[in-house]
Amino acid sequence: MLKVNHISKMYEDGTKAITDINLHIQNGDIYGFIGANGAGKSTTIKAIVGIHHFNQGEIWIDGYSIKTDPVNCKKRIAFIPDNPDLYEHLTGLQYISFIADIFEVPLTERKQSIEKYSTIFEMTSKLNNSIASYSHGMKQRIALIAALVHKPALFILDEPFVGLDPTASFELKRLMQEHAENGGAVFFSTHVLEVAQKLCNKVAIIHKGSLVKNGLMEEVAGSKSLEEIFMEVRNESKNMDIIQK
Ligand SMILES: Nc1ncnc2c1ncn2[C@@H]1O[C@H](COP(=O)(O)OP(=O)(O)OP(=O)(O)O)[C@@H](O)[C@H]1O
Repeated sequence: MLKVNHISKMYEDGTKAITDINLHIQNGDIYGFIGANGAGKSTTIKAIVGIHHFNQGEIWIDGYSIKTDPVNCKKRIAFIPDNPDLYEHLTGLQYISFIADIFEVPLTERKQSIEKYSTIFEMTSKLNNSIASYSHGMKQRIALIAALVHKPALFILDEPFVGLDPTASFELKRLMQEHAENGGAVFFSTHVLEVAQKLCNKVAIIHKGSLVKNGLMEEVAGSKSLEEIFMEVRNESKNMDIIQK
């Protein structure tokens, strides 16, 4: 479903953010993407969803290239950024309808989706309030409902659990599992390693812009916790830095 082949990106100021990233997300996968602050998670995700260009490599979504066929790629994706930037002057419902219009979701279908997801995320009674009046978590819920309204095959989420209360987090995890069980795929970054270990069948660890571990959760973590693996990666890197100095 998603193939990331040897991508690298350097920002305009010369920062080499990611180097030679390879990922293969298949139907049924819940793929966790973990790494320290500044490791390159958001840069990779923004390249996948077509927000950032990248200097080398190629990204394929269902066989379409994000470089040459971004519209067909974006039709297949629900992207939830870490800090959704919504149109504050619209109501929640107007915003969701605007996104549904862009994705040409038929009226009956969108009505069903809006009802379903607004109920799940407890936003039904607030849909006609302006986005400016929402809390951070409510804005995230609206961004989720809007992203799910066009029934995309691939969910891509950057730090989805930050700011969500326990009920919304629980529902989101449930939706992710349901989506993967129904043949969709989920790729998400997180710092919540316990959640990643419980939820994901596959995991990639990025460190200083390069993938250092990648594969099935049981192979990457073995009998250890993901936190232990993460700390090992960090300590190995620190030791390498000391040796090189
Ligand atoms: N617009 C930008 N211009 C220049 N450098 C950038 C830009 N955005 C990110 N970077 C740099 O690219 C590297 C990777 O950043 P990125 O945001 O991808 O990390 P991250 O893993 O998502 O971090 P976090 O967990 O803190 O969100 C960092 O060194 C960061 O400073």
